[in-house]
Amino acid sequence: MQKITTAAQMRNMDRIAMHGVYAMAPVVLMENAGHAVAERAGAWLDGWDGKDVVLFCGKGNNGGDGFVIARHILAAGARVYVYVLGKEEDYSDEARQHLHTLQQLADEETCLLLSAPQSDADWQLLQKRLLASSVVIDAMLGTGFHGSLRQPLASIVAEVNAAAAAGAVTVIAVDMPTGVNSDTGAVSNGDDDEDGPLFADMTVTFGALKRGLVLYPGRACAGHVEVDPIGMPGPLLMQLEENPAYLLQESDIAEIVVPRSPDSHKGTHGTIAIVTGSSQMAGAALMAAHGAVRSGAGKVFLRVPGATAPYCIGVQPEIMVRGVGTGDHFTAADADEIIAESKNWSVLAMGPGLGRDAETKEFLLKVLAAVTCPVVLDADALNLLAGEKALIASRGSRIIMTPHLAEFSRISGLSMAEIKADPIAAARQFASEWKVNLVLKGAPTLIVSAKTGNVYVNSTGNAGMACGGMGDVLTGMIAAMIAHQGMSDLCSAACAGVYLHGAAGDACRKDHGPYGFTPMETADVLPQVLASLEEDLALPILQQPLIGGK
Ligand SMILES: NC(=O)C1=CN([C@@H]2O[C@H](COP(=O)(O)OP(=O)(O)OC[C@H]3O[C@@H](n4cnc5c(N)ncnc54)[C@H](OP(=O)(O)O)[C@@H]3O)[C@@H](O)[C@H]2O)[C@@H](O)CC1
Ligand SMILES: Nc1ncnc2c1ncn2[C@@H]1O[C@H](COP(=O)(O)OP(=O)(O)O)[C@@H](O)[C@H]1O
Ligand SMILES: [K+]
Repeated sequence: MQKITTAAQMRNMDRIAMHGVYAMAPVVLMENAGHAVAERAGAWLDGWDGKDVVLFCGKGNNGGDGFVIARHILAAGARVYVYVLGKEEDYSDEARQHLHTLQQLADEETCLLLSAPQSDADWQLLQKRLLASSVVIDAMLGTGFHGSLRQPLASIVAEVNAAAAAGAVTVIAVDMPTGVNSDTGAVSNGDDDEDGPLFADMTVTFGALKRGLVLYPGRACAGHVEVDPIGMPGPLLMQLEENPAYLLQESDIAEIVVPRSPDSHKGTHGTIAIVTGSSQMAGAALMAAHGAVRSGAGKVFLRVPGATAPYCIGVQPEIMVRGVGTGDHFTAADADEIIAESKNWSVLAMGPGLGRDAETKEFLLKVLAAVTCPVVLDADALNLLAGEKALIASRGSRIIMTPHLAEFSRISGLSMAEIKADPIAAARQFASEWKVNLVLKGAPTLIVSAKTGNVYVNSTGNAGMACGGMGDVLTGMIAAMIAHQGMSDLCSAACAGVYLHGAAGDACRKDHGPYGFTPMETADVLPQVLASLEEDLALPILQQPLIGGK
């Protein structure tokens, strides 16, 4: 599982590597970091031989990494212009040491050491060099960036972005793209348009992923990301610091989604009840049920208010639909029937299209106080339950809540700005206070475990999924993951549902184009997504034929 760190956690790791029992020399860590970029970017670019490279080295240790990179790519056959943006005396000892080594290699032919541009002529020369080069390496700022870019960095970044937009250069970022906050993903955004962040094609980051590389808008600046351990001791990289966060990847999901047994039957794969809908929004109920069907649920029951039932019955034959009561929304009088039936259900999902009638809130409170199976709560169920922390917390972590940002803002009482400033902390805090497993939907979606407080950041999905009904499908999928995968750990089910939902959206994007595909189509590709998960990981999800096989 790929760990995601903050700058402070990274600095702590650094400190232990250098000053704790491992006693690694700082100059060695910097050497390893620079070498890792030269190697990984070289492999990605098909080698350095014959390439003209412009390398910008900032005044901190990110710049020190740049001096090491220059030496390695020179040795690999590149010609390099190195802009040294700091003063020699201000560099850290290790950075200065690497600068001294590079100074011995400097010449007019292959390795030019230059200072920050000042005159108009300097800037024109810089522009010319950028357009004549094939690669730019950004070693200006890494985890030390804060605020908005100051000069001359702001103008250099603008020139690099312009050269990249003109198709002239490939841009490689060292540790972080310059102008991206490594803890929040916030980007430099000063008074001027030109104060924006650098957009890289590739980022090689050290030790572990940084939050700013997985959270937007920073994520959009990073391009292809590779993590290099830079020789940090293994136990240090694996060690769990406080408040850990992880990136969810395919291999993590393969450990959760288990192969189906050849002699399984529909009873093995759970009874999923979707209790939701209202006359205005029958479609939401149907989409949630369809998400469950396409995820491999054994049986899917849909219970809707009586007046909504005619719009749902017979629409999809595999969904068993029944109306409850006679109204167009649920009321407390409908609760007993649901509670009685729930004894036979593996999981209950409520919320999509439920409506926000005060009577429906009474229904919800009554049902939640009585049912014993795990519950997935989405959409209007969340809106209705804002303020009901005590009831939810009393359910012993047997609930998954799946709000999008606006719903999360409503239920948590946090403003959008507060959530966006630190979504990981906001999500973790909420899950801890409400004692729930939380799926905070968005780009990217975050999942928080009620038991451990661990945060998982999803890596799949795309903007084509920003359309009504996409979250309804996810509700059904997560419910199905709990039931048909028999996942007693609700957080694992939520992770599997979220990852596969995004992967299905990515498959749709490939098949249909960047947007315009529907939630139902997204659900429909789930079997193929599971098949490719199985192929990529050689998992025996598909059964071997007993006879007639090759
Ligand atoms: N972690 C590891 O394992 C290893 C880490 N290593 C490397 O160290 C890097 C971290 O180094 P770092 O701490 O020196 O910070 P860095 O990013 O160079 O920037 C600091 C400088 O930027 C300046 N500055 C800040 N904001 C600014 C702005 N808006 N506009 C303009 N300037 C601004 C700030 O100036 P100040 O604001 O303080 O005046 C300060 O001078 C890390 O990313 C990695 O590459 C490897 O070498 C070894 C192993
Ligand atoms: N830009 C995006 N990138 C990745 N996933 C996205 C993006 N926009 C939306 N999604 C996903 O689509 C789903 C939308 O859910 P939601 O807003 O609840 O829709 P609805 O309420 O209409 O069903 C979420 O799972 C969300 O993560
Ligand atoms: K950088």
